[in-house]
Amino acid sequence: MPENVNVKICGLTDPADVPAALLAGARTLGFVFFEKSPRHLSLDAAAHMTEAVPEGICKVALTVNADDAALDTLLAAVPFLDMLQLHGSESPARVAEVKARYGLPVMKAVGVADRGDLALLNDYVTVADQLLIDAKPPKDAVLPGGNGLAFDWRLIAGRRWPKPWMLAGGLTAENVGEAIALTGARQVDVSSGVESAPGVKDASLINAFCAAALT
Ligand SMILES: O=C(O)c1ccccc1NCC(=O)[C@H](O)[C@H](O)COP(=O)(O)O
Repeated sequence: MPENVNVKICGLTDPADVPAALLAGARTLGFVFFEKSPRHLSLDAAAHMTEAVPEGICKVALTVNADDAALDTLLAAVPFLDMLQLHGSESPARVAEVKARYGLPVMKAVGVADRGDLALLNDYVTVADQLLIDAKPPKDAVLPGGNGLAFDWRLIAGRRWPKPWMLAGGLTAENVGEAIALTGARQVDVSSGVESAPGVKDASLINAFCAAALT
């Protein structure tokens, strides 16, 4: 029983999503700062939602190709964050720069569609603190993540990296058990799979997802 699987619920938009995720057993919470996303949070809302989260829960800010000015503003307005998730086309050098400038751990998202994409993970493994292995978005997608699409998990079955990594992309209560069994993931990330509509988290779906991932 993989009691030690870490579940991340990403894209929380309502203050009630925080206790819903924590009561269900999630230990990592993701907050999206990308204006084109239905999960985009204002800085005020994010400060309010993160300030009372208990110690030991990891609060992650998701950004997409954010420059220093945007990150300066974000981190000044929302001082309770524990990790930055870079979900754009940030280079390994940019990942290293962000880590050094802000002193926060960085999780780099890498989109995977085929075996060739796995090489990209090696480019980030030395500079990022964690990897987020996500489905590659379709070419015409507005969002670089959070599209509810899965990739072929067999591509990473048996693969290991010398940094913690998290599996993402199209996970649901129905498929997360199989995804964990096939890939050996100890961390899973979900957004669309626990929503009743884009940007609207559903407590019963969060419960079902965590129950499936944690049993
Ligand atoms: O969720 C968004 O709107 C989003 C926008 C821009 C970049 C990334 C975004 N989401 C990433 C995630 O929520 C997850 O880390 C991951 O992609 C899984 O999403 P899903 O397939 O919806 O479970």
